[in-house]
This record gives sequence, structure tokens and C-alpha cells, in this order.
Amino acid sequence: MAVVFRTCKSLSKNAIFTRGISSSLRLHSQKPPTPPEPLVNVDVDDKSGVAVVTLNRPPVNSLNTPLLSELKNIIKGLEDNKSRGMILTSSSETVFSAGLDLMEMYNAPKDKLSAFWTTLQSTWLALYRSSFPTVAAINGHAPAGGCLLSLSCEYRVMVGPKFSIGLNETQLGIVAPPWFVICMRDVLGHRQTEMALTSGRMFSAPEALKLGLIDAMVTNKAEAITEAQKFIAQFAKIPPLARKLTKESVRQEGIKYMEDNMIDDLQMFMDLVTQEKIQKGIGLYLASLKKK
Ligand SMILES: CCCCCCCC/C=C\CC(=O)SCCNC(=O)CCNC(=O)[C@H](O)C(C)(C)COP(=O)(O)OP(=O)(O)OC[C@H]1O[C@@H](n2cnc3c(N)ncnc32)[C@H](O)[C@@H]1OP(=O)(O)O
Repeated sequence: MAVVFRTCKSLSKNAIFTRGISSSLRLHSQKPPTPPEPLVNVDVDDKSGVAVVTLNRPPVNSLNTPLLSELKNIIKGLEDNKSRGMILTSSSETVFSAGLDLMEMYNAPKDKLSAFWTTLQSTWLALYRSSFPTVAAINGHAPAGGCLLSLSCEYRVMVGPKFSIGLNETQLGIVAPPWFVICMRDVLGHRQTEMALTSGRMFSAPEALKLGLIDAMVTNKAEAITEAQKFIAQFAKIPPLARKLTKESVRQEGIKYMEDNMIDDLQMFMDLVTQEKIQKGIGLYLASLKKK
């Protein structure tokens, strides 16, 4: 595996200047501070050209604005490099992603809230319409936004049986936006989507497999990556342009929805999330998570 690019910020300087008694500038050497871990890692296999993109925001990979921006930049980088495929996974042993970072939606100033949602919209669109094959190697729980990321990929392999996946928004008193619904309907069909979303049900990996919410269940992350690689390998002989245009055509409803409704969708989000009772609900839910 070779690392092609990383999204680290530039390294901090390893020296500081201080003003001494004589007012002259002196240089003190200082150990370079360790650069922050990237929120998303990417490794591209030299042979296959397939990228393993790993969410890396402990403890639960909750999706905040910086993580989503990094993910979007990585997807764009893969797009520019005519990637052969992408496998999305997590550095956590138990959580793929806990979904949207509730802290981004709780008591947040309007400008931050708006930046958060528009970053989510554009990251989702980049992933959903990506030209290269995408697989979610779901190696842990994947509620709400974690499920959305998985649904936006073309194939889902999940480690089971103990992890769960689903769009649980109604359980939190919030509403999954239409593009979340489209993603679920793409995979499950109308009837099962209605049943799953209205109840906000989370599915165990075996239940998800039976329903078709995931495509394969394996026992560990290494197997999930192998299965994902196998799925991507089948496209080696398919002309990439034909594949890309076909994917766009199949996913046209979701792509068009987002392109045509970005501003209305943002407004709906802002109107809903800033309501006092929704804020109260998010606060209580956060407190219940912390009390566990
Ligand atoms: C029409 C337009 C309208 C638009 C409306 C808005 C639509 C919003 C759409 C999407 C919704 C979301 O994605 S909301 C997020 C929903 N996510 C969840 O419900 C998952 C919550 N988390 C869990 O169930 C569990 O954490 C876990 C199963 C994922 C992992 O369990 P584990 O035991 O391993 O970890 P902890 O529960 O102890 O958590 C550790 C730590 O992380 C904090 N945490 C967990 N999840 C989140 C989160 N989503 N956001 C922020 N913080 C989170 C948790 O509180 C713990 O914090 P402390 O260490 O401080 O205690």
C-alpha cells in the first residue's frame, strides 16, 4: 500500500523567537510538536489503484465539519486521479460512524450550523455521484449519518453479527431529509424504507443482510476489505466512462434532488434544528449518551 496524499495541515515551526533582556531576538530550538492525526486517512494500493479511506475521529467518528471537508477533499482527489475504486471504513474497532456530530447541531451559532449542513450536502453529493466504484466496509455500528455514508456507496459489507445499522432519526425526534430517504429507497425499496424510517429502526447485521440493507456479512475488518476489493475488481474490464454515466443515470433522482434543492434543504434543516423543542431533544439525547 502506498500513501498518495494526506490532508494534514502544514507542520508547525520547530523554533520560536523570544525577546531577551537586551531586546535582541534569540532563537531557541524546540522539539517539533506532533502534527495532528488526519481525521480521514487514505491509502492507495499500487497494484489495483483502489483507495482505502479510513474515518479516523475517535471515539465514534461523529461527522463534524472538518471531517466532512477532509472526506470531500479526498473524494475530489481520487476523482482527479481517476481512481479505480474506494473502500470506506473506520479506524475504530466498534463504530463505523455514529452519524452526524450532535455537538454541531446543539446550541450552535447559525453561521456554523449552516456551514455544517452545506458541507454535509456537498460531501454526500461527491460520494454519491463519484465516478469510481465505492464500497462501505462497515466494521462497527452505523447509525443515522453513518448509515447514510454506507448507503451512498455502491456495495456494503458489514462485520457481524453484533453491530447495527439504520436511519434512527425519528427515534431522536428529528426527520431524515428527502435525500436520506432516496438513498434508503435506492437500496430497500419503498415499503421497507417507510417501515424502517418511520420507526427509526436499527438493524443487527444479520437482519440488515436479510433485508438487503447490506450485501454481505463477514466476521472481521480484514475480510470486509477483501470482499470490498473483490466487488471492485469486477469492474476492471468495464469501460470507466460507460460505468460512470450509467451510475449517474441510475442515481439521477438523488443527484438532481440535491442540485435543485440545496438552498431549500438548508433552510428546512435550519428551521427544524433551531426549534426550541428540537434543541431540547438533542440536549437530552446527548446527556443520555454521556450518562451510559
Ligand atoms: C428536512 C430536513 C430536516 C433535517 C433534520 C436533521 C436531520 C439530521 C440527520 C441526521 C442525523 C444524525 O446523524 S444525528 C446522529 C445520530 N446518531 C446516533 O443516534 C448515534 C448515537 N451514538 C450511539 O448510539 C453510540 O455512541 C454508538 C453505538 C455509536 C457507540 O457506542 P459506544 O458505547 O462505543 O460509545 P459511547 O456511546 O460511549 O460514545 C462515546 C462518546 O461519543 C459521544 N457520541 C456518540 N455519538 C455521538 C454523536 N452522534 N455526536 C456527538 N457525540 C457523540 C458520546 O456522547 C460519548 O461522549 P463522552 O465520551 O463525552 O461521554
